[in-house]
Amino acid sequence: MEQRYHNSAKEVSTMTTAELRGNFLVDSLMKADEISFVYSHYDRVIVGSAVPANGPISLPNYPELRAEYFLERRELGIINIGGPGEVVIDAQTFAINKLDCVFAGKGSKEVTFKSLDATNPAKYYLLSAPAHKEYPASLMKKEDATPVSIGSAETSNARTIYKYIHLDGIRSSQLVMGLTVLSTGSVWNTMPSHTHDRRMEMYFYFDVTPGQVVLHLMGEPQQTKHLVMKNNEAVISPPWSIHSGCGTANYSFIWGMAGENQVYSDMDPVAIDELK
Ligand SMILES: O=C[C@H](O)[C@@H](O)CC(=O)C(=O)O
Ligand SMILES: [Zn+2]
Repeated sequence: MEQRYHNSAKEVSTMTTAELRGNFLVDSLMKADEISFVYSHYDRVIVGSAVPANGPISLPNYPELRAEYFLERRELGIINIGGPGEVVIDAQTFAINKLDCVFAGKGSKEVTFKSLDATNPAKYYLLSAPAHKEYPASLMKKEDATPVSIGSAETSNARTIYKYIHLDGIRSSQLVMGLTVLSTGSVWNTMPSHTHDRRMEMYFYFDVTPGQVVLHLMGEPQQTKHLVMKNNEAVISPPWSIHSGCGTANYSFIWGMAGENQVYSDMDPVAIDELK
């Protein structure tokens, strides 16, 4: 499993484009018939994907974990961005359509990913964090993820936030996970920006129209950098970093966090005109 170590805010402030991308961009996801992961040392969050096109894929174990099995001391959030599928966690089968979420808690020994239609395979985005407590496996449909509309067309940031794994949804030890869908004509996410030094965050951009990109902003609020991101790419956001983006057209993204607390609203906002 590829490892990504920490970088200090000072180090990041002088990084070249290639250095920023090498440390923070994850562009290896959503390959057909593959499961793959990148291990970030920010809060030891692991990001990955599984695309079972021509047959089921099971969650492997990795030597980097020094565990009996992947979820011996971890939990896993799963969101499907592709065709209809099934996730089997030990003896339980969950039918999971596009933008539904399944959670596999600490202690889940076998997790298998399936597609119902090889011509339109399920595409599973995976996010895992260390866990201290066993929470039951469960499914949340997109419709039950309490959609909240925020932003406005006037500021090009009208969007809908769906929360799946959080204090008032699927319970977990550490993971907080959901997704945001930008309305047609809206391009800005997470503006005003914020930080939450208590938690790292991972953003995964999807449903980006071919030929379009998202300029993702990161760094300390007065020392920002950008990465140009394509469809199905993820970016690691250190706890001290903002995470905002502006697309050349509308798009969606999955956000996920782990760290000191699970309070979604625990953010330190940055006034727009104080960004540098
Ligand atoms: O800490 C929370 C996250 O950054 C996101 O949920 C923000 C987001 O989806 C948005 O404003 O569009
Ligand atoms: Zn955030």
